[in-house]
Amino acid sequence: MILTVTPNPSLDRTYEIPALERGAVLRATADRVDPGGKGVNVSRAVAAAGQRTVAVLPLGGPEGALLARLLEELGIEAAGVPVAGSTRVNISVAEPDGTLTKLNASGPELSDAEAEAVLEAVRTRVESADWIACCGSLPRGLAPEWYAELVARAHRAGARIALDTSGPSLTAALRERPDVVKPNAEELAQAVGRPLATVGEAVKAAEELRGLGARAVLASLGADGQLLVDETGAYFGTARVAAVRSNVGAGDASLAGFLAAGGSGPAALASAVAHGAAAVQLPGSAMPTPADLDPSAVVTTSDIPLDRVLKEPA
Ligand SMILES: O=P(O)(O)OC[C@@]1(O)O[C@H](CO)[C@@H](O)[C@@H]1O
Repeated sequence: MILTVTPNPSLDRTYEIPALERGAVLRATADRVDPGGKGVNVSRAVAAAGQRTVAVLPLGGPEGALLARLLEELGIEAAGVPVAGSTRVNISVAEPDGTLTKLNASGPELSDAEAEAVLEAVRTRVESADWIACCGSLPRGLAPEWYAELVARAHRAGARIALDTSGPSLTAALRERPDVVKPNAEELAQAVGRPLATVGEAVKAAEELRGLGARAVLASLGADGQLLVDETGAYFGTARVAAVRSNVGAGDASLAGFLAAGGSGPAALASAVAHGAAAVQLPGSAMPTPADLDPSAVVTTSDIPLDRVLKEPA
């Protein structure tokens, strides 16, 4: 079972508009709502891959109730922790040329008791979890060390941890030796405090995160591919993508693919790349099903193109 923890989940509303114009009243041509937050998306993708998952998340207000209902409709088991504040709503504005503007709310402030209740919801399920995926930003009220505490407690209980966060909460958690961390290029650059222009520089940065405590680093480099750096070496994966529709949640789909395929080694990297490539070709934050995957479009290699200049430097 893959347990996900999303301390700041969201309802993701996507509006499609002909063109974004500041200061105007814009009419949407279509809109949709998806259950969101990075760990929630990992659970959606793991469930779509046919594996068991439980999503631990604080839920509050009418938005929290709707999020719980949407997860139930998808058949995803949610361990909701009731909180006083309302679950946030994040807005995406999608234009026909593929440009996507995202507005993320800060979400409710959690009290100490609520933050502890989330940790307790994890503790009671840790034994049946093959992996615990801890994902996304921390809501107000949680100290940057909250993920570090979660990693430490889960390790004491014998679980393996995948962590997808950034900034001070990533830095603090590295000390507790998470089994895999999943930064994107920007987060990787931020973590090492310098820009990344080539694949080789990204490999160096990932090695540095290993030096700081991460056992493995799965880094998504956007259109440039994905990197896995672990104790056996470095691997690089790319996939052919016909047309990008929405990259919201693509990193979450990748992490789900990685964990669903065992969570280590080049075969898991190939699964991560296949899931990420499928996700960017789907609308909004839709998660790929096995029918959407095209493993034949994926190439992985340990012969890393170190000098390749990143299309999206970070
Ligand atoms: O504000 P955070 O926690 O960093 O990110 C939240 C979020 O942007 O991440 C997901 C996509 O990865 C969305 O479902 C959600 O809206």
